[in-house]
Amino acid sequence: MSPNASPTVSSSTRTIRIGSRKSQLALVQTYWVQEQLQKAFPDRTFEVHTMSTQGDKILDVALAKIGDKGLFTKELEVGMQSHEIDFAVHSLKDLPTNLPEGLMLGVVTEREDPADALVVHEKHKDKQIDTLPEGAVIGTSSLRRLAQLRHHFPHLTFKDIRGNLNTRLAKLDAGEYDAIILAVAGLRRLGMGDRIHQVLPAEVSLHAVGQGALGIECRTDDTEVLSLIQAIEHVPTRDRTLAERAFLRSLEGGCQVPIGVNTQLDGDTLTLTGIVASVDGTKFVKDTVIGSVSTAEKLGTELAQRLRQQGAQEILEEIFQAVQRG
Ligand SMILES: NCc1[nH]cc(CCC(=O)O)c1CC(=O)O
Repeated sequence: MSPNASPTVSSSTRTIRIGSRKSQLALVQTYWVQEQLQKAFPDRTFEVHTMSTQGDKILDVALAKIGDKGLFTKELEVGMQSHEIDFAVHSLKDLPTNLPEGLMLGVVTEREDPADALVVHEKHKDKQIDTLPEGAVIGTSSLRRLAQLRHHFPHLTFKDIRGNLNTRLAKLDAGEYDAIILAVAGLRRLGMGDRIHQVLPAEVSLHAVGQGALGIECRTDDTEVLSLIQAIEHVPTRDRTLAERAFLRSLEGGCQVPIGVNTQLDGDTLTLTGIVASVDGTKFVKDTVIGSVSTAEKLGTELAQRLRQQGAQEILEEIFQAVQRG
């Protein structure tokens, strides 16, 4: 955490209102942000205001079918525009790559392990993703996880799963699934890291853009908030996720799509790997770009262009049309 952004004494010390979803994970993340800011600026007041988003209300429809732009962010954004709240804490992977007029991604915090995790039913406790039996039922509602796992393990069966983390784990334990896939970050942040049976390697599952990091969204013209939140910025995570988001922004067709990434930062050198896959896992394009971290966003755009040349555009158009048909 950089100790820049010293608390400049301003004439008014307004209370800063932080917006959050009400889910358990969102609250853990938001209270963490509040605590860090309170430590950095002990004389300021930071209040948490919770709001329900569309994504919290629609629990019975497969996410892929909703056409997911801003499902978990819209109400918070309206809250910022009406000054009900001053900034919002999001799981960065739920934050669209294009934000509404007047709002921006202020800072990105330090990332947890961005990988996906395999959580198994007790009866498979001696198994790994590559040794689960033929026909084993895997719970996931993410097209990205589905497409990649189908590609690598066509003998497994996949079934949609919704609900919060506790609900999903309960469905697994009740025997509705043989295993489920969840983000390592979410499980760890909720103190359920012990349920992680296997951290899936990048060869098996490239993670979602921004996975494991928090994104703070705020008003573009709120210089005071922008200077306060600098205290929780993590520059290496920011640079990695800038590249990832530029990659996604450049490819995105307006719906939830099977796009995965991995980034490595070695000194000044950023390595960005990405895949675009068809939902059935049969079409699969993957490539890597390497360059200076100072050109992070350009690397993301370049990777998108390369994948498009290898057929990513056709894959994405097919998915978009299928979603439109319902
Ligand atoms: N799409 C829901 C969501 N948004 C953020 C996380 C986990 C935390 C993170 O990835 O930062 C999850 C759950 C999951 O994918 O298992």
